[in-house]
Amino acid sequence: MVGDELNTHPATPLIRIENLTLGYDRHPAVHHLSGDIAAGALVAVIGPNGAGKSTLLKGLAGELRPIGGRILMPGVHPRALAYLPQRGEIDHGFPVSVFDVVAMGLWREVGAFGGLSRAQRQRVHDALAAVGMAGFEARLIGSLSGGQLQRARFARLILQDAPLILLDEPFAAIDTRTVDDLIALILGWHREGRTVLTVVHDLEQVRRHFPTCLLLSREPVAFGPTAQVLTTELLARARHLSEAFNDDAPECQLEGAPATAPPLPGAAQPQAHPEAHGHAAHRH
Ligand SMILES: Nc1ncnc2c1ncn2[C@@H]1O[C@H](COP(=O)(O)OP(=O)(O)OP(=O)(O)O)[C@@H](O)[C@H]1O
Repeated sequence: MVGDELNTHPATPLIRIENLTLGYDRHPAVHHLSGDIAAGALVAVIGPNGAGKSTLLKGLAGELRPIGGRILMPGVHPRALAYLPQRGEIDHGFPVSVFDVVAMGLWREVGAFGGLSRAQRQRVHDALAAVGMAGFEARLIGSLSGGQLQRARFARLILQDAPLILLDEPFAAIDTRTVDDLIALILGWHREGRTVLTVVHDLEQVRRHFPTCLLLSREPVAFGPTAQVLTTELLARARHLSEAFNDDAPECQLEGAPATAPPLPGAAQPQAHPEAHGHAAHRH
């Protein structure tokens, strides 16, 4: 049922976010974020450009240390997390084969210099077949189209076999057929009980496929069942908050007005933390 993934008070959330501020050079990019994400949730992270979606994923992936607050993942070993950053981390000019790039998904079990067993090589072939890329093994990664490259990156995710998967705009600039195939893979991971957070821009895709939604605009605007988050009012609110945010504001001061995420019935809320911030510091 829609919203099941986010229990109001899940006994053991996979991810607990407490009063989180993430940013760069002590300037907050996203703040006031609190909430629980239950194991097995399929969450679309949405919001205007610059809302802090990628920043949140970097924080969850451990690539960005919180400026304030914390992220707790009691049940997640860092190795049990797979993260697909927005921009390719692969140098397209580097003469490396599709097989080798996909096989990197096994590095945790193989080690940096270990050779692959016959069974592991077969798993690489199987992962490529699962993304419709059988036969591409020997191709240089730089020769792939955008859609083929994204399929290869998903094949690598398959091999990582992680219970928690973070995807930053996996459908950006990808052809429709590939998007459909990648969504099918994501839905398969969801059925297998994995927890998936995906930054998505296309709200129609979110409506159709993602039961749960986190609407961000430098702070949480809403978090809950998708139908309750994708409302005209909340989307307009997100736009307004985004336009009003001051990028040059310093780190939050613990004073002033409370955070403002409106309550959604039946879902875990991104709550204002108890010590309210001076929001004025972040707005024009
Ligand atoms: N490496 C960085 N150094 C400094 N500021 C950054 C860095 N990365 C992002 N920012 C800033 O942090 C804010 C949030 O950016 P972020 O990329 O998280 O937003 P987003 O919601 O993912 O945006 P988009 O949808 O456009 O990709 C923006 O003001 C951005 O300019």
